[in-house]
Amino acid sequence: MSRLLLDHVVVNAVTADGDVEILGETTLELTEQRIALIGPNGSGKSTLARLLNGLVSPSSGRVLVDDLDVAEKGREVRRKVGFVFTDPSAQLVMPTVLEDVSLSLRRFHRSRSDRDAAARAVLATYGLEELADRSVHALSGGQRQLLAIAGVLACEPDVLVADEPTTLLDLANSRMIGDLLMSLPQQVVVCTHDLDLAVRCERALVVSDGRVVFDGPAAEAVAHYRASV
Ligand SMILES: Nc1ncnc2c1ncn2[C@@H]1O[C@H](COP(=O)(O)OP(=O)(O)OP(=O)(O)O)[C@@H](O)[C@H]1O
Repeated sequence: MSRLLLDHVVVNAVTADGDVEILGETTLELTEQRIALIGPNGSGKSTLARLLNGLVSPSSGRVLVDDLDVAEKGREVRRKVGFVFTDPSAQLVMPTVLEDVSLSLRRFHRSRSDRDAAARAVLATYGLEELADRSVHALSGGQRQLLAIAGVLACEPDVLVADEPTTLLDLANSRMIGDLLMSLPQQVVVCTHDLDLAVRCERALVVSDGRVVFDGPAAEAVAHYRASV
């Protein structure tokens, strides 16, 4: 597994009211395979997750992924750490399913036919091969989220960070995406309000008001969070 390190990280945001601290000083080492970030809306979970691949920069402190400083080696880090957004529309940019995965693979294959062949193999891995020529706009929510995850995994990251990947999905699709995340060989960090998903992780961090207020085995963290509401 990768070693994800937050070393005395603080995140401030500039607002109309001046600088606001959205993540208080946090030092953490994440090495488990499945890690959940849970807590109330606006507590700072996405901010913490986004630090891990440079989508958010620390105002002070350092974020290291396998000893690579995200501030200095952002490109390398982003190859190691894939990021999945809550709303797959944020990352599905090509007209068809095949073209979308093929686009993700452009740095691995120069020729279009090689890329398309590799993209078909990726689609087959995730049971999406029959949708290859379908418009990305004509997919169900579950299929769209699965495709967004497949597009990120196609680039073979070591770590997958997923920000509320099941929030827009019904029960069956939440379960399908949850089962996928829990079965991946990669390290997975997932922000979620889905406590059934969180409890399946090895470790969970409860974030509240810009602080990690509990960090431990997922079942204990979920119990801590439930008790706090
Ligand atoms: N760029 C920014 N500028 C100002 N405030 C921000 C910025 N980014 C985040 N915030 C604020 O920081 C706080 C934490 O936001 P964050 O998105 O990390 O929370 P979250 O725990 O992921 O919430 P949710 O569960 O609702 O997605 C919120 O109050 C949010 O409004």
